[in-house]
Amino acid sequence: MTVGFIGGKFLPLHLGHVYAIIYASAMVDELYIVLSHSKQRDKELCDDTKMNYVPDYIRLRWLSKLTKDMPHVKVIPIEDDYGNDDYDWREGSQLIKKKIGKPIDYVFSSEPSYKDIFAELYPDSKHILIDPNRKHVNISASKIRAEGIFHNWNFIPDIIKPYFVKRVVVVGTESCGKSTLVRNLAKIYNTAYVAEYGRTVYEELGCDGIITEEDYQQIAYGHKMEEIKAIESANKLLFIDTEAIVTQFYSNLYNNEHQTVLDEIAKLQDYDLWIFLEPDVKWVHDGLRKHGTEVERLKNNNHLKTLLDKQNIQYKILKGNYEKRLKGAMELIEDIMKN
Ligand SMILES: NC(=O)c1ccc[n+]([C@@H]2O[C@H](COP(=O)([O-])OP(=O)(O)OC[C@H]3O[C@@H](n4cnc5c(N)ncnc54)[C@H](O)[C@@H]3O)[C@@H](O)[C@H]2O)c1
Repeated sequence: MTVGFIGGKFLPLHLGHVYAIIYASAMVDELYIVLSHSKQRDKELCDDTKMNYVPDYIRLRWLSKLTKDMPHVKVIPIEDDYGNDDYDWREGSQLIKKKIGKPIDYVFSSEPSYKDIFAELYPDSKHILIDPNRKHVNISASKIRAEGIFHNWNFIPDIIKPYFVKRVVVVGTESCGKSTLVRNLAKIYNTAYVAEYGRTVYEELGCDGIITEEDYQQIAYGHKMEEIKAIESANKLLFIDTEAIVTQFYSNLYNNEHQTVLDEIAKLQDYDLWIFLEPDVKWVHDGLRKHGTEVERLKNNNHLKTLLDKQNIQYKILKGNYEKRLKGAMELIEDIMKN
């Protein structure tokens, strides 16, 4: 039985790593992927780059997801608290040997520069170089950190893309152009969107005045599940029509109920961009909407803003005609895509 390991920081995991892991896995009976991590070192590596630090448990999940159908591959995290300049390779090797707990036949990497250190630390193991010239997948994690994830999107495995997708939520009161803007943005950026789940529920119920307190809770949960599903197929961005605070707004408006559960869901939300649409476009009566007078529209608009302010949401306001809103939204999106 042959045993090998490949170590790395996988910050972030890219298709070059995937190639090396799969190749190594084909050479041994048991492969260990060692996730070597230190919060200090990994944060230092991301400082002044275009990528935010990714916690170890997320990287562990990526590796685990990648290899879940490979029973002879195991992922092991090894933590230390050294920085970039004082990493102790010897101590690291002792921890790796202890965790693997059996003789190691092969140590894999794509780095010719590791030759001497591996010969010293693993004298009984063979150092196997996998694609040292990066001929198969010409990318490195440091290049991705320097240039940004979106710049190197084609080198990011599909299984980890959802982690990096930016979520843009569009909020506003009745007939303010949310759904149209969300659909249009998804078309322009060639990605997925989440429609207002509450609307689907109203349409299924098919008649007026029968929405109950519990329905709003289910709308909020249902909407979140739609987001979780849609992010899997999103391309860099996911556009979302409404969220839990807007659901609270409707619960206030139609049922005169303020629901703590919706506040709690709202607290867990963590969107990258909030776009608030002012209701200054013409009222479109669609059979479900009810508050079309100017006075009602203004009153409701202020109420929704109060709810958002209570949750300390930093929203960007867009107003004016449809062209102005589209341009404004695109400028805001380009801004969040820079990082
Ligand atoms: N103490 C030890 O014995 C020991 C041994 C191995 C690794 N480590 C730890 O892991 C770290 C290794 O870091 P890294 O920056 O080399 O890892 P990394 O996360 O960038 O890469 C992980 C592995 O994939 C290989 N790889 C990267 N890009 C590739 C590509 N395009 N094609 C094919 N293979 C590719 C690398 O050579 C490395 O072997 C070290 O800094 C150390 O912390 C420690």
